Amino acid sequence: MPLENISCNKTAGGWHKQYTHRSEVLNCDMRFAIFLPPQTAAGQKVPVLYWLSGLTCTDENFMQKAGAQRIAAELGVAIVAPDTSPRGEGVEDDPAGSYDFGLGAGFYVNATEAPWNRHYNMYDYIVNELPALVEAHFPVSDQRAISGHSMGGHGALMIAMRNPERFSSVSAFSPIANPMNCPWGQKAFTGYLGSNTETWKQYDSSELIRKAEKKLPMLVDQGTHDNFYIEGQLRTETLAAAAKANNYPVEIRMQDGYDHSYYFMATFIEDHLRFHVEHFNK
Ligand SMILES: N[C@@H](CCC(=O)N[C@@H](CSC=O)C(=O)NCC(=O)O)C(=O)O
Repeated sequence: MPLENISCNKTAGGWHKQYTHRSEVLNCDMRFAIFLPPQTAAGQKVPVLYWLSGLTCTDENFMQKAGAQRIAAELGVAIVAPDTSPRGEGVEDDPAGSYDFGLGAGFYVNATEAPWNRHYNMYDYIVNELPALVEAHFPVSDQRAISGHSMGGHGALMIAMRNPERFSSVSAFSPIANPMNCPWGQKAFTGYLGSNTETWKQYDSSELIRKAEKKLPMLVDQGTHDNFYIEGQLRTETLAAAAKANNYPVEIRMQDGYDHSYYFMATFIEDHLRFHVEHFNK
């Protein structure tokens, strides 16, 4: 499948690049960003961290704000940041124009409800189509880790737990940890999946962690002054209790005074990268 390069910037000794391509599963053109560390210049194949962003984001938020490139360059890790929904002409958006449904809010599910099921198949895109594309076109190994923020933290945890053979570790910042039981998740799941809540469970990390058999190394950072956490959108405690019930060894770090922003993530992204590197090659 052809890729079109649309930007290239040298940074931290490596390269930040953006590409567009036709997505078969999303039925539209998509853009993603990749950071290639300096080790790839000498032909070395490096492991990849897939980063899933949150509501309203594109491939750019993480790459421009998290400050991950310097440490990824030191560690020899590529980072891939996809968009957060299908986009473009003919792709439906929420008629009400809200920020938490439709464009920029794909919730990493495969929609079953019309009209969303024409394009909103972000689960298949992240699990299958994007890694196949990345591994065919870039000097990367088949070692993968996954991380994300908020809606993307939900996506990372859920996708890793459903595909433990594809990832060596998973981490998240401020994940929507129990989407079935929060306003953001209920709105998205009703719209994309319909009203039968049984079908929602396959996309809910607190449900999945309670039943998981293969247990991946998992790290979660949550700020105590995060307005969305305080309002009940994230439900970190539900994830913690479900993990405990299944002896799932997740490390959940409550970070005093931090909020939901990229200032928080920029503070701890180094820990996450080092955590993932520890688990590659095991
Ligand atoms: N009302 C806000 C909500 C959008 C927002 O806060 N988005 C977060 C992710 S929230 C959960 O998925 C985000 O990452 N924003 C981008 C950024 O660069 O900070 C709004 O519409 O702005």
